[in-house]
Amino acid sequence: MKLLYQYARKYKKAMSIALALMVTELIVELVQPLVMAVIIDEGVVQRDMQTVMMWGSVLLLLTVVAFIAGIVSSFFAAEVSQGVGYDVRHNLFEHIQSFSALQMQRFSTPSLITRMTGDITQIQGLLFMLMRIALRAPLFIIFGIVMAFIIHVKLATILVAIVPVLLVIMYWIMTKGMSLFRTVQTKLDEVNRAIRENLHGIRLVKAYYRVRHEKSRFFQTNRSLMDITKKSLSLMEVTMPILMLGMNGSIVIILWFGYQEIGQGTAQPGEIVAILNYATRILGAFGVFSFLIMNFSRGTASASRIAEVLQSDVDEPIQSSKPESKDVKGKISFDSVYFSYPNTNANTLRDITFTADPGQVVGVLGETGSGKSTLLQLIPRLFPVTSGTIYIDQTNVNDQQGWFRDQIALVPQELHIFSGTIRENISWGNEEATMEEIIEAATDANIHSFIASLPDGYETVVGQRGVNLSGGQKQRISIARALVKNPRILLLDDSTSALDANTESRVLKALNRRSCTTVIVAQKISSVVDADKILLLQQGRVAGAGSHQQLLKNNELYQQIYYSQISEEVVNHVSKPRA
Ligand SMILES: Nc1ncnc2c1ncn2[C@@H]1O[C@H](COP(=O)(O)OP(=O)(O)OP(=O)(O)O)[C@@H](O)[C@H]1O
Repeated sequence: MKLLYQYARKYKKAMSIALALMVTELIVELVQPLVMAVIIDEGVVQRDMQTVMMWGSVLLLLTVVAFIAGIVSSFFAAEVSQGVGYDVRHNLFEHIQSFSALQMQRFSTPSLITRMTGDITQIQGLLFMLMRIALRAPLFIIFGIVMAFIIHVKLATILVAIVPVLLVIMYWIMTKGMSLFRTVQTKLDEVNRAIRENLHGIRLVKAYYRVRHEKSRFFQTNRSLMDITKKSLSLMEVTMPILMLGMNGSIVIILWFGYQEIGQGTAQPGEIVAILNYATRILGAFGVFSFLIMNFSRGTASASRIAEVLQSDVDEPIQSSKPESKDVKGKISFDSVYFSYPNTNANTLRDITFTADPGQVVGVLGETGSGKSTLLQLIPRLFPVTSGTIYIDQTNVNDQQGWFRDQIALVPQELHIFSGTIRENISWGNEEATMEEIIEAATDANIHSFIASLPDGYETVVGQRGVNLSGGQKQRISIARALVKNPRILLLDDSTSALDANTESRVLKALNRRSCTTVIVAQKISSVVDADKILLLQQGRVAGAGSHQQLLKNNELYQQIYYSQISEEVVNHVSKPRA
């Protein structure tokens, strides 16, 4: 609720108009039964047509006033709720951009998507409802009772007796509903995750003939969402019959007492009609409560899920203007770096110390899971180190401002191709790049001739996630995207794994000419054989460092890897049928 208040404050004027008009509607609604009583008692009963006509016109006028007030109030309420939704979505998006990789891991992607879409829609609905009916219903109950007392104290007392009972029931339903609807939103996250994973891996699902398995996995998640939603809705459904029972009971009692009062001459028929009118409308207001509770529970659950994201710490606040770039030379130094992922006990990286001088090429080799990608991701501080220090030139990366990433280009293992043209995909790395620079980067990444051979060349549209590109083409476009940035530090995470030996060697040679500091994570020794330095990782530790020749001479582990890869290549070569 605090979140809603914070955001709605900006729309104070529109909110005040919406609320003032809502109060106008309320006043009209409260006065209407009173006017009806006058028409009946002084007009119909007394057979005074003039009074009927006069008060009838007043009633009509009041109805028109309420109608117009209702429309205009809805207009302003919509302006506030849509405006708040827009602002919250905007701020959430901006906040998430400042998240570290660790925070992204904490809130899963599907959950963030649900919070930015479904949850925001919920709070928009809640806000609209708060301005239109949430206040009106309780206010009508309070003032309706006051008006009933003004008309007839004894009959109004009967009406009042039932209200506390109904309020207690409402409170119980509300607290129960809150926790149920919170669970509904969590289940919705799970359904989103299941859909996302399935759609991402749809080719794999089909290739493995796992459609049935996936169907049953989705069925279970979907089913549990349905079950919990049904449970929360059924809680709401019991509300209405309880209300009807209570209020209709009180109406019968009012009628019975009203009949006696008329007999004794202490009440007029119009007064009984007015009291019944208030009773029915109060019943209506309670009826709205069940709808309010449902939306309130959902809305507040959504608001707290949004607040959870907005209140979480950001890794680096986004600067409003691009910070001035410093000239980075490109020296990278690791000084006794330890790193562990959250919720894991063991260190993924242990006591890593090495230096890459500006312009040097450093290869990182090691068995799968030895920590190569992790090491690479620590350089642009995607994850903060657990202990030790990483320096870029002489500055600790923890003290670097956002601009230092401007000088680093990372090609991650999991490639990302945006929907758009090939030119847009490459120039994403540097919006100011000229066409010549784009072509130069594509040439160095050994993808220019392929692009040029396409009918639309650089304007060829690539499908979502690059579906119409091969793995090797995606890798080379990603390398071109990194090169167009003209970085001082280039980080390649297994980025040439899908290339054949000749293409890979051409790409690596072109990278060498660029004279930026390059760290290449690779599986094959052939990818890093010309590197100035090779780091050999084993279970998160440096098990050897030096040039290819030095390691081949002195390092047993390196020799084992080298000879196993050489023999694999020989076997592959020998077993290849001659053309
Ligand atoms: N986001 C993460 N959260 C928790 N643990 C992780 C995460 N990413 C990697 N790990 C763990 O850290 C260890 C090192 O992973 P990393 O990806 O750095 O290895 P790698 O040497 O690059 O492997 P590969 O050659 O298979 O890509 C692995 O045991 C992995 O399970």
